[in-house]
Order: sequence, then C-alpha cells, then structure tokens
Amino acid sequence: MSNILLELDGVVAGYGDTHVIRNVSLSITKGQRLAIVGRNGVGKTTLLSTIMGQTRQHAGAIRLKGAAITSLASHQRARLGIGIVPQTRDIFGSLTVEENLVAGLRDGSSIEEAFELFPRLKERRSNGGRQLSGGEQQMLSIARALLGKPEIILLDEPLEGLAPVICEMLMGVFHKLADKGHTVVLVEQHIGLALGFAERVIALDQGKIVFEEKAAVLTSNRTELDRHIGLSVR
Ligand SMILES: Nc1ncnc2c1ncn2[C@@H]1O[C@H](COP(=O)(O)OP(=O)(O)OP(=O)(O)O)[C@@H](O)[C@H]1O
Repeated sequence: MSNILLELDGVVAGYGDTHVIRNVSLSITKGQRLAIVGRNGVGKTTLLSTIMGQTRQHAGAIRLKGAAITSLASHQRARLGIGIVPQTRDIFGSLTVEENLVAGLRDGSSIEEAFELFPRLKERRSNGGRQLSGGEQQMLSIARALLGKPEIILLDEPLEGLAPVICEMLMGVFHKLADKGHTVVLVEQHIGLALGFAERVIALDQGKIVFEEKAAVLTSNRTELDRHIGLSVR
C-alpha cells in the first residue's frame, strides 16, 4: 500500500484569474515532517490555502490517501483530516479560551487534550481571546486545529513575531506531534528553524518548487539553499 498521504499533481491556483501557484507537484508521505521555505510573497501561504481548498484552483489534482479532493470545500477537507494553523491565527477574540476550544471540538476530541498540550491555556481558560499574548493566541490557534483531529497539519509561519522562549516551546510541540504520527507541514522563512524541524525541505519561488532536498543534506551545506532562494542563513 502506498505511503503517500497527500499528493499535488500539476496544481495551478490563485485568486480570481491570477495564477500564484504554478504547476506544483508534490507528494507528502505519512508521518513526514516537511518544511516549505521561500522569500516573502512567493506563494507559501497560497500553497497551504490551495491544499485547504481556500483558493481558486485552475488546473491539476490534489489527492488525500489516493482520493481526489480537488472539488471538495474547505470544511470537507478538514473533516477528511487536513488541519491548518493560518498565519492570521484562527481564534475568536470575543470568546474565552474555553469557548474557542469548544467551538473547535469534533466527535471524539476533548478540550482536556488541549490543556494537556498547553497548560498555559488551562490557566487562561476564562480569559478572552483578545486578552491573550501573541504566544498564547498561537497556542490557542494550534490547539483548536488539533481538536479537529487532523492527520496532516499545515502550519503557516507559526513562530513569526514570538519570543524565543515561546518559539522553543512550540517547536517542542511540533516535534511531539510528529513523534505521535501526525504529518506536519511547516512554512518557515528561517532556514535554521526549518532544518531544526524537518526531514525534507522544499523551496518555492514565484509559485514554483525550485529546490527540494533532505534536511540532513542541507544541514551540512546550508549555503546551497541560500544560493537557490536568497534567504538569510541562520
Ligand atoms: N487574497 C489574495 N488576493 C489576491 N492576491 C493575493 C491574496 N493573497 C496573496 N496574494 C498574492 O499572492 C502572492 C503570494 O502571496 P502569499 O501570501 O502566498 O506568499 P507567501 O510566500 O506566503 O508570503 P509571506 O511570507 O509574506 O507570507 C503575492 O503576490 C500576494 O500579493
């Protein structure tokens, strides 16, 4: 049986008639830790949104466990096991932490799982979403996505703008999720962080995959990736 969980085949997608994602083909195996890197505006967010069914797909196919999902709406893809933590942090500012979590529940999930993963959210359970720090909001956004029981989780620059101590804690959570068998796709601008997490790295430029390599190879030769996409190496 194939070990491929998610497959994109010649995908062209964007907004209205504009093509942002240009002929992307990609296979993600079950349990893989994949990082997507690239400069601002190259289409990383759009690629995740396309997988989630939130953009206009002009061509190509997307398959989950071999079944075409191209024509499915976003909520149907979520039901089938694709979860996303958007760059904008997906929380309701006017609801409490607990209410936010309850809104993310589905059959078989419990908010205690979220509190176990993020004890800080338990301490803040009665606080409004808007009163949380950036790090706490990100924890809530991740926790909500996980309550949907995704098999594959798409993380869009989840560490952006957060304090180093929070980044380290969240990175620990991402490793824990992957160790438990989740397939994790991390969009990350900083190569050091991407390599610290992923087994495989793909680089996007102008909506196309321009480079793909095992992280272990890149760790010993980071400048190669830098040469391809001109990212800062750190
Ligand atoms: N809702 C939208 N409507 C129209 N164009 C959009 C929309 N969102 C993004 N774009 C355009 O699509 C292109 C790719 O943007 P995208 O946000 O996917 O890039 P990115 O690599 O994620 O960038 P960043 O690292 O800054 O988040 C950009 O030219 C952007 O202006």
